Amino acid sequence: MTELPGIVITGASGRMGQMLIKTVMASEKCKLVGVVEREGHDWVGRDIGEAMGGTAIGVHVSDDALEAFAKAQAVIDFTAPKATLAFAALAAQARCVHVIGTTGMTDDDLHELSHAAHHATIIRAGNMSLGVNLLTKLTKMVAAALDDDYDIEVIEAHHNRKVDAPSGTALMLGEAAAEGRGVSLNDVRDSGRDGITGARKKGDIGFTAIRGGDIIGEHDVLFAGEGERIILRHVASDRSLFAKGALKAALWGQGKRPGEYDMMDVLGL
Ligand SMILES: NC(=O)C1=CN([C@@H]2O[C@H](COP(=O)(O)OP(=O)(O)OC[C@H]3O[C@@H](n4cnc5c(N)ncnc54)[C@H](OP(=O)(O)O)[C@@H]3O)[C@@H](O)[C@H]2O)C=CC1
Ligand SMILES: O=C(O)C1=N[C@H](C(=O)O)C[C@H](O)C1
Repeated sequence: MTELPGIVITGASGRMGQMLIKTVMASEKCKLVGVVEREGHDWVGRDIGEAMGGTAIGVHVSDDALEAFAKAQAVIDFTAPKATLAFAALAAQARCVHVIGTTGMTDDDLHELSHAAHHATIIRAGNMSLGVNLLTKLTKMVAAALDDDYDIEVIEAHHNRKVDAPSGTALMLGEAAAEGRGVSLNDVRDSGRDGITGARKKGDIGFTAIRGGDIIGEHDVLFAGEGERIILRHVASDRSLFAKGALKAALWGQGKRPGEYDMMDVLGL
């Protein structure tokens, strides 16, 4: 019988960390072989099942990421940019697939990540759901079909604990709109209007970030023209959506050559 791929989850106590652990434990296609938290976290050393308020499952929280990665075929990582860069180097060393859901990475961070991808299979996306990846394709199509008489605005809403803005998803959608228009997002991006901003610049792609309560993740792409508006919308109502997508990516990545991939590759879109 072939061994099931072993998965490690980083940021074990986080909102996504816990959702990923539950998703991996419920899957018949892989097994949970490790969970990682940062040094000094009070979950380190505890059984993860008990730490999450359930029964023991025989997997203990470790603060030694390399040791955990060495036993795994894939690492699923939804943490923070600094942590993800450190994990990328360790995943490359351990030769395991690195699935990255972390958002808020700068251009310099992404450049550093591309070095790790010389030796490792990295699958990264600002949103791991099928729906958002489809919406990204649609956004590109609509932007390509319309000229800049249609103003493009990306509006996103998330819970009050989110630390980055615009969201990774909003940036994916903005990139897709810019690509559809044949421009670079960096040249037309307009985030954070405040005060006397002057009239809207034709061709800009605007971003608005709403933060409040327990909103899981909502994204609209608005194409506003004279006499009509087209709105493409995705609403996430359960975080398991992202975890299932990430697990699909981890399994898809098995045996793939080192390099950078995204969810479009995984989903064949
Ligand atoms: N791509 C996608 O589909 C999705 C992406 N995300 C992204 O995933 C990330 C995590 O989101 P969420 O779970 O809500 O956030 P949480 O704050 O709930 O969890 C983050 C986890 O990462 C750990 N962490 C943070 N910094 C470090 C570090 N330097 N070293 C080690 N561990 C660290 C935290 O540990 P500690 O508590 O000790 O700080 C915590 O366990 C965000 O970037 C979010 O945008 C979220 C949902 C979907
Ligand atoms: O932080 C979150 O919660 C989410 N982050 C991702 C993003 O930045 O787009 C994906 C999802 O919307 C939830």
